[in-house]
Amino acid sequence: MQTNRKSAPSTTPRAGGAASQHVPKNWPTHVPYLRLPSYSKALTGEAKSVLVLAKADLPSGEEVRQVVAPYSNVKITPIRDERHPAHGQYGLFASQSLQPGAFILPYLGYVHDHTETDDKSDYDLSLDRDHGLSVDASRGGNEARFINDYRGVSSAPNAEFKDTYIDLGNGKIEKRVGIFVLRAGKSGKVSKGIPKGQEILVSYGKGFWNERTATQEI
Ligand SMILES: C[S@@+](CC[C@H](N)C(=O)[O-])C[C@H]1O[C@@H](n2cnc3c(N)ncnc32)[C@H](O)[C@@H]1O
Repeated sequence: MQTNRKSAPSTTPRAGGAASQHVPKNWPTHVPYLRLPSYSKALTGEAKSVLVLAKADLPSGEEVRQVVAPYSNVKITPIRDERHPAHGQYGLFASQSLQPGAFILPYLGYVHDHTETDDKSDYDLSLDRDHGLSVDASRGGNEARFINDYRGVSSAPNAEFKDTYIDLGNGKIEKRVGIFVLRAGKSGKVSKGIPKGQEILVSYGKGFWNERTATQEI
């Protein structure tokens, strides 16, 4: 993880994309499933204004996305292969073929600033560096919280974290961290995308693993 970076089903997708009140298969019962980010009450109005914008203020080159949760393009799957370093945990797998560059899903969790950073969280991801904002999915999130790091699993990641803008309706959009299929590998070679059934793997960044090694050595 880049730490520095039920009621009646409704058929109408809403801002955060609630097509139904279903939770995805294998969702843990002790973790709330989120369809929208959960904002800290301690966040300032300025911080919120960085994240929720008028559609007219969409940065150039960006597109506005519609989302519907739960996400039918991914599957939370128990890792049963003993050679996998996250054996006994879960991972997120493609439930359909995903094209190079495709948006997969947003990363949802508790949106907070540096004053509320939980240094022990394995699910905290930078959302806006300039304003010190992060999103922590340890106590609530969506399918994206199950994405593992590629190290020890594959030779390279097949997906990446990038900013994205979600349509909230009423002329508003929201900046979130999105997970996208990599377009090209480090060598510049164009990616083949992610075939159905393959694990979605990102790079958490060296900082994540260095911090964990340092903690274990104390
Ligand atoms: C964001 S969670 C990923 C989902 C996690 N596997 C689960 O079931 O909740 C991050 C944690 O997953 C595990 N993990 C992810 N990628 C790993 C890897 N390549 N090697 C070892 N552990 C990994 C580590 O325990 C890490 O702290």
